[in-house]
Amino acid sequence: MTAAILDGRLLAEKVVARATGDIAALGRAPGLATVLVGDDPASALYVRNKRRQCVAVGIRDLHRRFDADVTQDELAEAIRALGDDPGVTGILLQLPLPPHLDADALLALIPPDKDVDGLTETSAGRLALGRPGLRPCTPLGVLELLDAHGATLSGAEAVVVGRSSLVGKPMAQLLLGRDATVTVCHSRTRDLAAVCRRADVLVVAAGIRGLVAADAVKPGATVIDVGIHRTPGGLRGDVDFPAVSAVAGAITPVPGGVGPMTIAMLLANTVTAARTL
Ligand SMILES: Nc1nc2c(c(=O)[nH]1)N[C@@H](CN(C=O)c1ccc(C(=O)N[C@@H](CCC(=O)O)C(=O)O)cc1)CN2
Ligand SMILES: [Mg+2]
Repeated sequence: MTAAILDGRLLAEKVVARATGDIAALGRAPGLATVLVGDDPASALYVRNKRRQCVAVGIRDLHRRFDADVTQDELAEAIRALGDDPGVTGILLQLPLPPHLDADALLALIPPDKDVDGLTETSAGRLALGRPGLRPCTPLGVLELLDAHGATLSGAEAVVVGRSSLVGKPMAQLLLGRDATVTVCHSRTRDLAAVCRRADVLVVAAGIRGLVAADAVKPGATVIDVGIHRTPGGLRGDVDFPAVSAVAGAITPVPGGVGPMTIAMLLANTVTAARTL
């Protein structure tokens, strides 16, 4: 079998086109505050792409950048001010932060209705309880990819590898919300390959390059690779793409799979937040 490729760049274009229409219908421009601390090159690249795409769809770019040695208090004050500013309809704190900063405490200062990254405790609680709210962009993008492919989620065996607050946990909750039977694996999971082989839908967000090999994939399964690793040979994921694409029914590439969807869903969330404010 040769897997179908789930093209995140193509689908992201469609999501962005939808967001552009939604903003025109809104009649006023949403304002997104991206908050970047320090000069990690990957974070700087992602924030640059977010800002560029926001401007392209008619979202006002309200970027704030801080030096890597900014204090917790200074950053907290800035986030509070953005929260109070009626012209700011969305706030995003780019992660990871330098180690001296407490990301959870800073995220907690973002008003839930401006939480376009879906990472505050309130947004996580709303998701866990199945209530309406803003959802984290990467898992939301994965769901969009699965839906566009026509994957059946109700009753499906879904396995999520990774339990981060950014991807693994919200991904499991979203799949549960779609009536999948969800298993979450992590570093202490015994016989990871055996658990993964049960999956009709396998989402890998472990942050370990090439973790999932062909022997961990059921023939015909849909495999979503959230990992991004910079190697001398280019970007790679958590999945051994050449081997797994010979077994899976469908697979996301790295790059060009989940990554572009993360930014597209940020635009969609920014529209949703602006509508409710
Ligand atoms: N506050 C947040 N921080 C982080 C998030 C997030 O959603 N919110 N996710 C990641 C980084 N991220 C967005 O912030 C992100 C990662 C990758 C891509 C992407 O388009 N990847 C491309 C490859 C681009 C490259 O690295 O050269 C691809 O996969 O095709 C977009 C956004 C962690 N932090
Ligand atoms: Mg994880």
